[in-house]
Amino acid sequence: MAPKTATKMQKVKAGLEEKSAASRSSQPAEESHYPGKWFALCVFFAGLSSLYYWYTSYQASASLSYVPSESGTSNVGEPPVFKVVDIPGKGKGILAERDIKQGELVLKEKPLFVVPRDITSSPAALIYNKLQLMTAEQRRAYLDLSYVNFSEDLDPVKNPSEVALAIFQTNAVSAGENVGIFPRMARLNHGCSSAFNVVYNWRHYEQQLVVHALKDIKKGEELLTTYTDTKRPKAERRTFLASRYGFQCTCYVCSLPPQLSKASDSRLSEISKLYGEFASWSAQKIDGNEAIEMIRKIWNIEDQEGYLSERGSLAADAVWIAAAHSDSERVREWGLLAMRWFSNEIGADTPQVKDMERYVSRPETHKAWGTRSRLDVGAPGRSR
Ligand SMILES: C[S@@+](CC[C@H](N)C(=O)[O-])C[C@H]1O[C@@H](n2cnc3c(N)ncnc32)[C@H](O)[C@@H]1O
Repeated sequence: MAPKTATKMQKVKAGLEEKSAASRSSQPAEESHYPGKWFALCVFFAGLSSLYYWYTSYQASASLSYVPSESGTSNVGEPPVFKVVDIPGKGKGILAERDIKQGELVLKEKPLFVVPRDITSSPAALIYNKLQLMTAEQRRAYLDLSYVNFSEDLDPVKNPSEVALAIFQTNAVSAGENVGIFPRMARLNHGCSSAFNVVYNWRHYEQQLVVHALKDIKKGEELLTTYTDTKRPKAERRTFLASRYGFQCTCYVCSLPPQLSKASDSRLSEISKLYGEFASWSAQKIDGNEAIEMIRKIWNIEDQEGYLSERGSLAADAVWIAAAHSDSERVREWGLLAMRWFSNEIGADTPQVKDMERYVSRPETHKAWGTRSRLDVGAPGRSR
């Protein structure tokens, strides 16, 4: 479903052979989705009979649903944050059980299993091995997940290995160097651009996934994440979602009337274009002021669009530029903004927030400090 993506600035930083202190949030891009080519190479694994047995016994005991996946509780004693329900036209989905505040932690989940992203051997064999190691309840949780793109010519009951692969392909998400299955978050459906309201992020240091509310969510609203880079135009997004995830997206943004939809598309392509131009700061084709101005423009267009993801990273990029030009005041201002948005999207207890805190109090500790000529760069503009 959704992995990490390198923004232009990351590439900029990579180009400078420096590692950014500001790692990305979980904003997805399909390149890092579980690679479809694995499936093309997939070899049917040995021991089909035992998986067949698991699958048929699961079918026979379907009433034994995986209880922990049905509701979410933030802290012991608090009301549940969400519930899993059937949603017409979408299979299952997740609804808020109470009002959720922007930046609130909605879910923490350890993977049922992970497999390396770049494996060269058959993923089918790996999945088979993982399933073998699971408890009956874990297997049920896995086999209960939805799947798409399953050949109509195949009977799922007679082809459990195909089912297991289709489940993996439909539900696996990025977990650092790996891709993994998280049965609770796997119930999150997709929304584009301003329609998604939660984001997930793999925490390497905790070896688990966290899901945060990107905006305030009302009780009864559906929690939606995004499966792809939704800064692409509507037609492109919908083609991708239909072929990869087997559905026609009818989210709020995809359902806008033609004129508003066109306006949304042009905002999104302007954002992508600005990200591209902004990257030329690394090659010194634009100066720090121009680069910061692009960040401010991106920010403002995102405000108009209602696109609130990746803002911690964007502000952290501005911190980088301000530090490179030795502008301590702007490091502080952008740093505070980065702290706020990293906290919303990935949590206040993350290394990214701690790094920003340090730059705010001691700008000269930034690794880019003084690497460009001294310049007063722009301050953050209007912000939400
Ligand atoms: C990771 S699963 C999400 C949970 C799934 N709905 C379920 O029942 O378990 C991905 C699948 O959910 C469905 N889905 C996700 N977002 C959707 C949307 N916006 N509209 C319709 N179907 C959607 C598609 O079938 C997709 O392949």
